Amino acid sequence: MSESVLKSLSGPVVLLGCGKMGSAMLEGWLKLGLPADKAAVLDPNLTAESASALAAKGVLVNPAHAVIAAPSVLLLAVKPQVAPEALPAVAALVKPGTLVVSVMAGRTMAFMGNIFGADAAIVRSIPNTPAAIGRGVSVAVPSPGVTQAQKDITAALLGAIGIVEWVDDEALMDAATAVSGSGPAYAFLLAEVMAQAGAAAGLPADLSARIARATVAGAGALMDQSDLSAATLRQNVTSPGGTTAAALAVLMDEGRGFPPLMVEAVAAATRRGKELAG
Ligand SMILES: NC(=O)C1=CN([C@@H]2O[C@H](COP(=O)(O)OP(=O)(O)OC[C@H]3O[C@@H](n4cnc5c(N)ncnc54)[C@H](O)[C@@H]3O)[C@@H](O)[C@H]2O)C=CC1
Ligand SMILES: O=C(O)[C@@H]1CCC=N1
Repeated sequence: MSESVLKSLSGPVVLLGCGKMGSAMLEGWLKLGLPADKAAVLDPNLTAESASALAAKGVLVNPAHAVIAAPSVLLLAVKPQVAPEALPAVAALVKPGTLVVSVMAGRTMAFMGNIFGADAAIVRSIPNTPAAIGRGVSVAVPSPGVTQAQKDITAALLGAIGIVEWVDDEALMDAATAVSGSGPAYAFLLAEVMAQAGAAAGLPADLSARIARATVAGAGALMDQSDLSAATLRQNVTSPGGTTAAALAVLMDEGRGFPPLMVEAVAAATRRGKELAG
């Protein structure tokens, strides 16, 4: 279904901003069967190397706007901070029937509606970087003008890089961004601080970094393949009176452990999302 949706688009998919997130998505779309000549990238800062690699695949690189008139999709993957100048510059590309999909943190439907028109079909979404290996998580909310066919197109584009969760309430997006959008950083930080703690406990630093990284990756893979809850998987590691219980007494401390710390961290990210709304 996703494959046929991407193959049968009437106009191009125009990607505004081909950085970490945009390039991961583009790769996923091409893999899933979006014809390369139906993909166009607008990014003034592409290196000559990445521009020629994209062109070699058949992707349109910084084409004149006349070449990409009436796109099926305009996907916004620039930083929220550059949106006030970058989005108006492409507003004329949005025609009746063009779906605008944003992956920008913070930027609201109202902000985009001011630029593309109050009736524009807009999906506000937030993916995450495991998209680069097809294991992304995206949360998405449609504007009232989005048709079922456009929801299917969005599901195909975001589904090409992982799983998609739809929500009806845009107010949930900043908290979703704080959990799944930013969340991979929390898991990577866990590997970093475990490595540092192992070194502090006497392990050679390189050995500690290797086993910490592999442990976080292995735990994620186990959670992925298991039907058990995260809590049960944790309990399965924890022998009564054993080493894990000693560590978890610190990490799960209700005053200074992970639970209150993560509530504080997610609240900070959620607040920052609201600030970026502009
Ligand atoms: N990196 C992440 O983990 C996630 C990022 N996002 C969102 O994705 C968006 C992009 O983030 P990244 O890919 O991390 O940033 P990035 O800095 O890697 O990519 C941004 C791209 O936009 C390009 N750009 C700058 N000005 C432009 C303009 N006027 N027109 C066209 N392109 C322009 C830059 O050259 C760059 O390639 C942001 O809005 C961010 O909130 C969303 C979820 C996760
Ligand atoms: O840090 C950020 O603002 C972006 C959005 C979610 C992940 N990276």
